[in-house]
Amino acid sequence: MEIGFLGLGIMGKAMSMNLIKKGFKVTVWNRTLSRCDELVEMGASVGETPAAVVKKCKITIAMVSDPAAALSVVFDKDGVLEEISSGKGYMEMSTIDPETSCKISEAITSKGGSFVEAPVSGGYKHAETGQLVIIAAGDKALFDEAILALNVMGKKSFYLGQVGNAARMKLVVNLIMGTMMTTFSEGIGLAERSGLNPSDLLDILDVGAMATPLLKAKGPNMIKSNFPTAFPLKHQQKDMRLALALGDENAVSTPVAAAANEAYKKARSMGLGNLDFSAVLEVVKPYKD
Ligand SMILES: NC(=O)C1=CN([C@@H]2O[C@H](COP(=O)(O)OP(=O)(O)OC[C@H]3O[C@@H](n4cnc5c(N)ncnc54)[C@H](OP(=O)(O)O)[C@@H]3O)[C@@H](O)[C@H]2O)C=CC1
Ligand SMILES: O=CCCC(=O)O
Repeated sequence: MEIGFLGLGIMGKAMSMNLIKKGFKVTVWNRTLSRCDELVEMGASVGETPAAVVKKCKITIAMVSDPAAALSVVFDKDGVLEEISSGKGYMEMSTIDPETSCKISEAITSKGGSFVEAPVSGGYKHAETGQLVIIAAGDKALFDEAILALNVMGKKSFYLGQVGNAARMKLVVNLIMGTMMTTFSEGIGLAERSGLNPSDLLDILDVGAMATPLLKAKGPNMIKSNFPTAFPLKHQQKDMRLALALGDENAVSTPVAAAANEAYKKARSMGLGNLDFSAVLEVVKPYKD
């Protein structure tokens, strides 16, 4: 089956490379077209526009930065809507809000296409090795049709029913992750400031009830003030913003997440948005006198 892939950022590049390695025929598009070159060397074809990709492929996946990008790829000139039709499927894997996902779903289905939202947990290393956690909702027949590709990209796929459910679940997951990262940062800062070795803190956490792959992966770099970008901080702040809006709509009090969001906003204002989201440490940790 030929798969279309729109968006070759950190995640899209790793996911589409993995599909190619596992034998899928893949046609790619990226707004900055030169980013397709590496994929072409691996055997991908290029579509000049999102519409051209959809015309060629039975199923097209999008993995772009945020709601504005997701809408642009679908609704703008030469976008997905120009070629989507009966028998074709569209899978939105970007992390976006449920309203945007529903808007895209309605537009796709009004032209006869089928739609699944399928945001993911896990970073580019999980994407490279097919170890993502896929949170899906929408057209069950498309989900089933795409299961071979989903099984290549992820170690487990959850199907949550109607469109919006997966987008909401992903925001809840990232609200928790974003808040955890600010708490880790406060702990690292406090350990340092009070004369402890932060490396000892990581070792102690790692063998106790708070052990987490997140801190195991990020902690050693954090305590050296290294923040190599895996999940850009600007995207984590986008997810906090969208998750807090979900809390507003549902009248759920989220003061801890709201405080964490302030830290990510501050980090963005300090020019840290393109670093890994663990760079929130730079905002949260107390400074030396
Ligand atoms: N990085 C991670 O660990 C994870 C990220 N995610 C989510 O996956 C999505 C992609 O993340 P990631 O790959 O890290 O992001 P990147 O910032 O690395 O890539 C963003 C991609 O979106 C494209 N893009 C941005 N704006 C537009 C636009 N207006 N029109 C068309 N394309 C656009 C970029 O194109 P161009 O190259 O031209 O700029 C690029 O391909 C996000 O929603 C993120 O929240 C989910 C799980 C993990
Ligand atoms: O949305 C990003 C998730 C990043 C991760 O799970 O490591």
